[in-house]
Amino acid sequence: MREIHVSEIVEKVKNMVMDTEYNLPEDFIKSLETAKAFEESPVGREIIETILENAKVASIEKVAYCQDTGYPVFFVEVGQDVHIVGGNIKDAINEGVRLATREGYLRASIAFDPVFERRNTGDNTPALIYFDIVPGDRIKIKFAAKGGGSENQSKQAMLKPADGLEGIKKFILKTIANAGPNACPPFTVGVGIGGTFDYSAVLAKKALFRPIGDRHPDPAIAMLEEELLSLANQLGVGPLGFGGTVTAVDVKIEVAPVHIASLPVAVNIQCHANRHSEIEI
Ligand SMILES: O=C(O)C[C@H](O)C(=O)O
Repeated sequence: MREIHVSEIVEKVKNMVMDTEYNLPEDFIKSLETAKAFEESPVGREIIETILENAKVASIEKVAYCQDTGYPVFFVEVGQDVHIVGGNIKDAINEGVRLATREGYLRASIAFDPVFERRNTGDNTPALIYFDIVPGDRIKIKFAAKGGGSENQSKQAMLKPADGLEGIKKFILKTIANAGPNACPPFTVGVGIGGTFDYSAVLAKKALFRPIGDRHPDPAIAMLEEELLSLANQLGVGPLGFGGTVTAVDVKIEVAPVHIASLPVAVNIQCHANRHSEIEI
């Protein structure tokens, strides 16, 4: 058993949240630099340059890249040989988020009661945390600051198995097209196919953590990712929806076994504030 004190988790989560809010991931920055060369619209190229400039300023000045500091979403893998001491891991992660929000001057973006008061919790807690138990004595923490605007344009559909591959493609492309300017493109598109109603959406969100340009290990899924990326970029939405050839920088697909009567498909749209990171303790 390896002991990990909650104070270490609090400190590391706090730093991770602030860093992620200030710095877009390197692979995403590179993909935008590459995209600039592919963008045929002069306005589109200018927007990509402005996005890159914004990323640079946020990083140098240590300020949030976007006013929407996002929903704090965590995927946490806990090694079965880890013994957490001094408290519980869920409270520790939330404490890290709370401290990062205050120390990092992050906008409070989470409302406690979704239906009636919509009272702002004031510190971006509670975070949404998915736990997994894995072999080993480490804790891996993945964090995303998931913006509300692009989350609002995400969709899930319970397709019929008879809809098949064509139905899947149609639904994904329609979701990207409808998201259009409202979800702040260039997008990264996470897709979950299979599982249950809820699990397909979790897979779609998980897919967004994969590096830009990385392909699914199954060659058929990898080909589908490439085909959908190319089709998405023929929709004409373009950077920030002003028209152009760069609507998305990548499409990531995750799949899971499925009930014989079902075909769940979820599309999680990620805006250009593509903030996520990963640490290991
Ligand atoms: O919450 C916000 O600031 C706005 C939102 O992310 C948006 O895309 O409009």
